[in-house]
Order: sequence, then C-alpha cells, then structure tokens
Amino acid sequence: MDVNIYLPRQYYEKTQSKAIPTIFYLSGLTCTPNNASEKGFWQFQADKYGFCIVFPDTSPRGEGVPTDPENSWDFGIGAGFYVNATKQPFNKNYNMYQYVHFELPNELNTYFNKETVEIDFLDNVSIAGHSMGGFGALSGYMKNLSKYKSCSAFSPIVNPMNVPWGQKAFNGYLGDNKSEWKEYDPCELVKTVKNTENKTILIHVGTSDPFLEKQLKPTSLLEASKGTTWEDHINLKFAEGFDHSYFFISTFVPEHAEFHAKHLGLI
Ligand SMILES: N[C@@H](CCC(=O)N[C@@H](CS)C(=O)NCC(=O)O)C(=O)O
Repeated sequence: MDVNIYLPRQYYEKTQSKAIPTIFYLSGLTCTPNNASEKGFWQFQADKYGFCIVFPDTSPRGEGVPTDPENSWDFGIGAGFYVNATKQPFNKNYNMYQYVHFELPNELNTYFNKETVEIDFLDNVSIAGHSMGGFGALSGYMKNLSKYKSCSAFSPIVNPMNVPWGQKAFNGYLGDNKSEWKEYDPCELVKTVKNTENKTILIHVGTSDPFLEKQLKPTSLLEASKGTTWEDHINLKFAEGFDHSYFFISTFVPEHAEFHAKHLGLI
C-alpha cells in the first residue's frame, strides 16, 4: 500500500505555534493515493490554512492479496470500502477501517514526531472523502465522533446497504449478516449515534453525477436523519451540472477546506 502526505509550508517555516492539524482524505473506487493528490488541489488550501493532508490508499495491495473473483473494479483491490472484513479470504488483509482510523495515524505519529509533536495526526484531526471514501468518511466519523473535529464528503455513498456497490462490498467483506452491515451504514448510524455536540456535516453532490440515483442517493441520509439528533445537521448541497469527477471535487475543495479549518481552530 502507498500513502501520500502533504506537509504545509507552516511546517517548514515553523510559523504555527501549535501542532499542525491533519485532514484525512479517503478516495473512491479504483483510486490510489495519487488521484486526489494530483487532481484534488488540496495542497494550496493546506498552505493557506496550515493543515497537513493525508491521502491513504483504498485497499491492501501486493502479492497474495485476494481481489474480486470477477476482476471488476468495484470490489477487492482499489475498493476496500473502509470496513474490517470478517469473511474469508478477505479478512486477512482487508482491514481498512482499522488501518485508516487507527493504524495509519499512529504510524504517522511515530514516524514524524520523534521528539516533539509537530504534526497532530491523532487529536486535532478531520476527515473527508469521495464516493466510496465519502462513505468511509461519514461512517468512520460517526463511529468515532470524539476523535474527529469535522467531516465532509463529495458524492458519498450514504446508504451502502441499499445500493449495488455497497451490497456487493458488504456481502463480500462481511457476509450476509445484516446487523454487521448496519454498524457501518451512515443511514443506520444517524439513528444510533447521538450528535451531542450539535456537529454539522458538509456534503456536495453534482446533479449530473451518473451514479447519483443508483449508488449515491444522498437524500436518503436526510430522510434517515429525520427525528434524530442529526436532523438539520447535514448540510447537503447540490452542485448544478457537476459530475462525479475530480473537476467537481477540486471546484469545491476550497469550501471543504475552509469548513475543516474552522473546526480545527485555524480560522
Ligand atoms: N472506472 C469507473 C469509474 C470509477 C470512478 O468514477 N471512480 C471514482 C471514484 S468512485 C474516481 O475517483 N476515479 C478516479 C479518478 O477520477 O481519478 C468507470 O470506468 O466507470
């Protein structure tokens, strides 16, 4: 697996009095850490506000790592779905939930902060993601509310239990026990996780996204949140005419960066 990390100029100039906070950005299906690094245009925002940005991989990789028996791009390598697989043969390598929320931040903390803590990978952190990674961000955020300061998503899969991409992934990684599926599904988590701090989630979706109706269904999250502590705390914005691509993502990255910068105490 690879990981890309962008350290803002404040890190080198040592102009920031407190440790540099981090945004973890989870990518979508088929991506390596390079897609968002090359086409998301987060780096300028990182320099503007003074945060570090981490782009993890989307699955385990390498020899002996099992992938989709049908060799399709929506499962297996490049499609780890940010869950801990419990079903063989995927349970050995596909522990992406554990990896992105715990293992990787701890590894980075040890690697970079040798004597003093200069980059905060553990406490003053936020999470964002796109599509499958938007699902990963929403799900990981709600399951670890005290860990993340804020969460945002671009064209997320909000209800994996009820759409083809999610059903294939959950069946493959978790098996057919639906109670395990519910533990990751944002439309279920809004009902069980209490939003005690009145946190708000920011979501952008393009109205011309080809996956909108079949896979993403973002309004399902608003419906599921009705009558819960998340009602009116999901700021879903439709971007007229935009699709699913990095042209869409990079257009709205500045708004997401500002949103996270506020929650990370940078503005
Ligand atoms: N490969 C698929 C598209 C998959 C796709 O759109 N992946 C999104 C995430 S769900 C992505 O970020 N692709 C890589 C990119 O645009 O650089 C296809 O040919 O239809």
